[in-house]
Amino acid sequence: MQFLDQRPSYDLTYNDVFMAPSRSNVTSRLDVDLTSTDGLATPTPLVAANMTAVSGRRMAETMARRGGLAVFPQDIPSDVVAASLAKVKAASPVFDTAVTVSLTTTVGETLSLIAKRSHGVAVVIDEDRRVLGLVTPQDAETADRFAQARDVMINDVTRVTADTDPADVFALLAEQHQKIALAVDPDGRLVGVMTPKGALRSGIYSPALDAQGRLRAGVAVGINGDVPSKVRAALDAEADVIVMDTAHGHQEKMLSALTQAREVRDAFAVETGRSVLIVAGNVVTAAGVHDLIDAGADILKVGVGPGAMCTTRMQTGVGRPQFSAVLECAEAASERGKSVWADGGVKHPRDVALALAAGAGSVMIGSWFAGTHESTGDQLVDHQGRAYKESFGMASARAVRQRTREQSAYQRARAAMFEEGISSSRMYLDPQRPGVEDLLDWITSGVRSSCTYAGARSLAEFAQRAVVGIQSGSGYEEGRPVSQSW
Ligand SMILES: NC(=O)C1=CN([C@@H]2O[C@H](COP(=O)(O)OP(=O)(O)OC[C@H]3O[C@@H](n4cnc5c(N)ncnc54)[C@H](OP(=O)(O)O)[C@@H]3O)[C@@H](O)[C@H]2O)C=CC1
Ligand SMILES: Nc1nc2c(ncn2[C@@H]2O[C@H](COP(=O)(O)O)[C@@H](O)[C@H]2O)c(=O)[nH]1
Repeated sequence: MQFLDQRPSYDLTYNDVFMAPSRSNVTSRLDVDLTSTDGLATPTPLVAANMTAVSGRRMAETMARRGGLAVFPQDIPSDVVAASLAKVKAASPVFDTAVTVSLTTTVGETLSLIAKRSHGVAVVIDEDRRVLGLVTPQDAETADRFAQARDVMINDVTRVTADTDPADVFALLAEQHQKIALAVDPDGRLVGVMTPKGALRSGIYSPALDAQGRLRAGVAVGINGDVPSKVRAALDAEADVIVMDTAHGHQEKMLSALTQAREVRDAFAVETGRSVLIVAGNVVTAAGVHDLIDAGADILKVGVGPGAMCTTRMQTGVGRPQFSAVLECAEAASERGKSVWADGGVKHPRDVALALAAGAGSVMIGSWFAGTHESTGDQLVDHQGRAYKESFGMASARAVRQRTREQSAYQRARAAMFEEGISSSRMYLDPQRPGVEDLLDWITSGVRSSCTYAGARSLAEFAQRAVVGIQSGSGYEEGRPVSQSW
């Protein structure tokens, strides 16, 4: 990346910078390869953050189907992570996992379950997962909440075999004027579902798959307690990447945890032949990058204080404007043949493009993804009827209480004094983009376009060719669209 003028002596946020277009011979945005340059080579360079309000099984499956990753948070017990990962690995890489109910599930419960996925229906199945019918919100709307699925389900469903090409599913749905197809195995058991949009996306995105063709996901591990056992448990659960996670990554405790994690990982690789990369953070300086690489990190997680749930900067004065943090850390990592994840502070597709221009291998997003169907929380509705989900920071009193649940009351109370995050915030679902895939479409189309403006066919070329200028507050404001006359 080059600066349009001189590299400034002060630090920059995403809002402080813009990209100038360069002469380009990339004639289509679809010619851009978005494969991440972080060593994981996921087809889409986006990671859902290891936050309890963001990443669970639904987020992990959906992100991986569209080429990205999600990381299970450190606060989830190992056995729960193992069970969730097993379900991710068992899920179809092509068809969405269906929301399923039985004949006797109440309409109220069915409607609340439908909101957990973007495809907008619940499939009624028997004990052997054989399809009995479909419930849509439209059919259920006028029914009593205590009526049962069998009272409102429809039987007119489109079935396809699980090996049907998504383009053929699209054509079939158009021909039959249907909104969803159900994939079934040869015994008629439900495998998954596909909407016309899902079929279209399957032609644009490649899934992030492990060596056995299953969806990939990561697991975060904290630096306290029995680190080797926690890392081993994550590896045994088939985590595809381990994220060593703490607020202040450049501290001795992290270096020793990382050294232990690397030893466990290496022994596991010898035993099983499966080699797993380790991400560690968070850091914001070149010195932090070098120390963590020396201790065993393959990828550095960069960002102190840019997160939407974060009170660190106001509480401590510590942190660094994120664009400069990513730029410096990516440069330092690349000297050692390593890469970084830009973590936090992403609110628009442009922020992702700028992080990649600064050299990030992938970009991690938390709060923005919390406001989607696939995040872990239940969908709530405010007094104006707007749908939202609750989000909270991983260093908030709420998260600290959860993380320290096995400690004494005194230790818990003491830990809670150090909160550096918001315990409750509302992340509204965008009515135009309520699912995480809608956000992925928006972000990746923006990034593809950014690459063509820079004349880049890949993210490595983009990080080389991007020309970045510095703008005033009014420069940033000028770029914002207006929804009514002024
Ligand atoms: N990216 C960011 O800006 C931030 C991210 N977070 C996220 O919050 C979660 C919790 O992280 P964390 O608070 O580190 O909790 P952890 O449970 O990972 O524990 C942190 C350990 O580091 C020690 N420590 C020393 N200095 C610090 C410091 N300045 N801040 C925090 N711990 C310190 C703590 O000891 P002791 O408690 O005795 O001091 C504790 O033993 C993680 O998911 C993390 O990524 C949190 C804050 C900032
Ligand atoms: N200082 C804090 N940072 C936090 C907390 N919880 C999470 N985080 C960090 O934010 C990013 C996600 O950023 P976002 O802008 O996309 O929401 C996450 O990965 C963590 O590094 C917190 O309580 N305090």
